[in-house]
Amino acid sequence: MTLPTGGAHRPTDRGVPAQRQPTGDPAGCGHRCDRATPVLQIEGVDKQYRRGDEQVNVLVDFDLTLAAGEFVTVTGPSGAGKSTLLHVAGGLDPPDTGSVVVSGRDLWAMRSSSRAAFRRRNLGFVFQFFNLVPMLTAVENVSLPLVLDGVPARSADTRAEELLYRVGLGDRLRHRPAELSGGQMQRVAVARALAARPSVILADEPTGNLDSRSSTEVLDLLRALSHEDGAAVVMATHDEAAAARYAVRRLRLVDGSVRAVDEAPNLER
Ligand SMILES: Nc1ncnc2c1ncn2[C@@H]1O[C@H](COP(=O)(O)OP(=O)(O)OP(=O)(O)O)[C@@H](O)[C@H]1O
Repeated sequence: MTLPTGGAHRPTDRGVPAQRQPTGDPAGCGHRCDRATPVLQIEGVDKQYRRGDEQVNVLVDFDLTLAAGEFVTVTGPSGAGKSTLLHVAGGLDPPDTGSVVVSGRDLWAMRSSSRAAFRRRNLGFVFQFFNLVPMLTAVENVSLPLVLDGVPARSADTRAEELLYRVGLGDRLRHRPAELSGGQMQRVAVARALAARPSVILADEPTGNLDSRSSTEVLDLLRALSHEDGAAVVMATHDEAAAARYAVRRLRLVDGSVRAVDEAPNLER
């Protein structure tokens, strides 16, 4: 796929982690996918919530291993636990038992301050409602995780601009979220998720608030950019057609357990 650049000038980035090298494709699941190199290992995770007197078992003995470069979708009925899974995997909500290992580090064995820093460097998030900071420009929104991580402002801005060109928003660098369409806001969010070159991107209904054209644009970009930067993606979605189109592996979650796994590597991807 040829990525839109939004203009002839594409800045280079300095002062941010170097781009990951291709890891080969022994499993035929994408040109940067290497199943011998797990980037996310979820093992034996249980997660319960209390609702009044009732105990809701959301995740039950849940396991998932994700390789570098894989694009996995999680579908399932409302309330099946898709968001909960992403929150536990992303270090946002603790499991009751089990472990979540990202790039070799056990997320839930870390102190919370270490986990927050680790998350900024190793995990990217894309949410249904974009979660951009309203008073910041597109560049500032994308560079924010880098600046919070101590990257010098100029390097962070250069990386943010490079990403915004790659998602086709080179002419919207100084626009604030309210001056962008939904699809453009989600492209900013995709750029932000990739800013620190994370090993894993967690996307929770990233197209749930977009029309079909914008959905396709955003998912094409998410797939292409994550492949280019060597990141694996877990995407929760209600959109079965998108899951069929983009996933290397499709998980269907029912009552907290994976009920079906469809592995259909598309060699074009
Ligand atoms: N903070 C919470 N406190 C109590 N119960 C919760 C909490 N978060 C989620 N739940 C419950 O856990 C279950 C799974 O919710 P979750 O949001 O993970 O499902 P989902 O598959 O993402 O649903 P949807 O497709 O509607 O977004 C639901 O029954 C929900 O009510």
